[in-house]
Formats: sequence, structure tokens, C-alpha cells
Amino acid sequence: MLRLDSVSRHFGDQHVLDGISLTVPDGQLLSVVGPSGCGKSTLLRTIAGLLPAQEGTITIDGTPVHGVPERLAVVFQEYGRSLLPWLTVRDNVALPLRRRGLGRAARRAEAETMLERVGLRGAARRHPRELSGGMQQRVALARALVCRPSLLLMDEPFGSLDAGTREDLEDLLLELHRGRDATIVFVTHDIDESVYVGDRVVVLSPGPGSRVVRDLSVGLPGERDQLTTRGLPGFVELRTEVGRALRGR
Ligand SMILES: Nc1ncnc2c1ncn2[C@@H]1O[C@H](COP(=O)(O)OP(=O)(O)OP(=O)(O)O)[C@@H](O)[C@H]1O
Repeated sequence: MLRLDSVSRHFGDQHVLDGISLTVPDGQLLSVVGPSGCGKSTLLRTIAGLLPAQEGTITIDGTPVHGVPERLAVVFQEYGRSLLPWLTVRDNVALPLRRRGLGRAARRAEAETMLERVGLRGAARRHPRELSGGMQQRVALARALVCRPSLLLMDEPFGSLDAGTREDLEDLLLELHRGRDATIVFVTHDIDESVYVGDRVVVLSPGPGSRVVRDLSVGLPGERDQLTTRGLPGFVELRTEVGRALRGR
């Protein structure tokens, strides 16, 4: 379980996060939305142990986070910068497995299995630059998941993809998440996406001093479909509620 207790953060005299408290049960996919610049990335970097929380505490399974937690993976929006251009796709995915002390052949075999799961079996020996943006983000997802993280942080991961590719990757994420115990914190500025992928949506207020202004449980069926789910009355109600919270109403 991931738990944030009154987490605050400022940069110099700029107050960014103001007393964020959240409990995220194991396996939950939590969407975080908020206006641009309110501190969503700062929140993720703080959970990732890359920035210290200046006030408050963050714990994972009761252990305080100081530094980067074990079994953490992160996916950023800029897939082009997160993959190593000189390595093949397979070796990019295999990279985190080095920490597990696996031999080269075993690492490559696991990477290939993971690439198959993200629909890129044929791309293992290619280099990132030879792939489309959506394919590169699939590689980044495979690399994040290959070590079976217990906590996955995603910072607007599909924000720079075209609409169709984005929907495909939302569905892939849901499929990969199904039946697994990884907790996911998914930052997005897209209201519909927050509801579509989330088990729960948290809305942050505008800065300075951003706080949680709405915490909504997404009671939609687990099996989601881009056309059917988005047409459900429950989906429409939720997206309206998230939109209202974002506009401070
Ligand atoms: N390392 C830093 N040093 C100084 N200020 C920072 C630093 N990182 C973030 N900030 C400031 O903190 C505020 C929140 O930034 P952050 O990137 O967390 O917001 P965000 O909600 O993720 O924004 P966006 O939706 O536009 O990506 C911004 O005003 C930003 O300029």
C-alpha cells in the first residue's frame, strides 16, 4: 500500500504541493488530474524518491520512502528521450534486468516475452529511431514492466500520441494491469482518459499550494471498451464531475 500523509513541497518561495494525503491500495490504478503547472510531476517525482518531501511522509507497505524505492518503474511522456538510441529494442527492454543478476541470454528471453505482450514481437532487433512514437512508447512500457514492479508511476505517458494510438495504448495498459498486483499512479491532463483507465480519480487544485479537491471512485466495469465504456451514463457523469472539480465548481 502506498500512503502519503500531508506531503508538502516548495521550490524556493514557490509553494507547489500543500498537504497531500492519499492512501492507494495495492493493485489500484489511480489517475491524477490537475491544471497545468499545479504540481502533478512534482508529486510523482516525490513519490519516486527523486525529490524529498519537505513536510509529511510517504510510505510503501509501512516503510518510509527515502530515495528511489525498490520495485519502482516510471514511464514518462517523452519516450524518445527515455529509450537508449544505441541499443536495440530488445536490449532496451532487457536493461533493468541486469539488476536482477540474470545472464544475457535469460535477460533477452524475458525481454522478448515482454515485447510479445506489448505487440512488438517483430521489432526486437530494431532500434528505437526506426519505430513510430506509439511503438516506442510500447517499448518504454515493456521496459517498465519487465521487472514486475509493485509500483508504476506514469507521467502523461500517452500525451504526445495521436488519438487512435493513444486509445490503443490505454487499452494495452488496462490489459497488462488486469490480474496483476502493481499499483499505478497515472498522471494525465485528459479528463476522459483519467476516467477510462482509472479505478479512482484524484483531482488537484491549481497552484500555488495544490491540494486534493476531489477523490472519485470509478465504479465502471473492469472490462472496458473505447466505444461502449465512454458511452455509459456512469462514464459521462464521472467525466462531468472531474471537469467541474478542475474548474473549481
Ligand atoms: N526543479 C524545479 N525547480 C524549481 N521549480 C520547479 C521545479 N520543478 C517544478 N517546478 C515548478 O513547480 C510547479 C509545478 O510543476 P510540475 O511540473 O510539477 O507541474 P505539472 O502539474 O506536472 O505541470 P504540467 O501539467 O504542465 O506538466 C511549476 O511552477 C514548476 O515551474
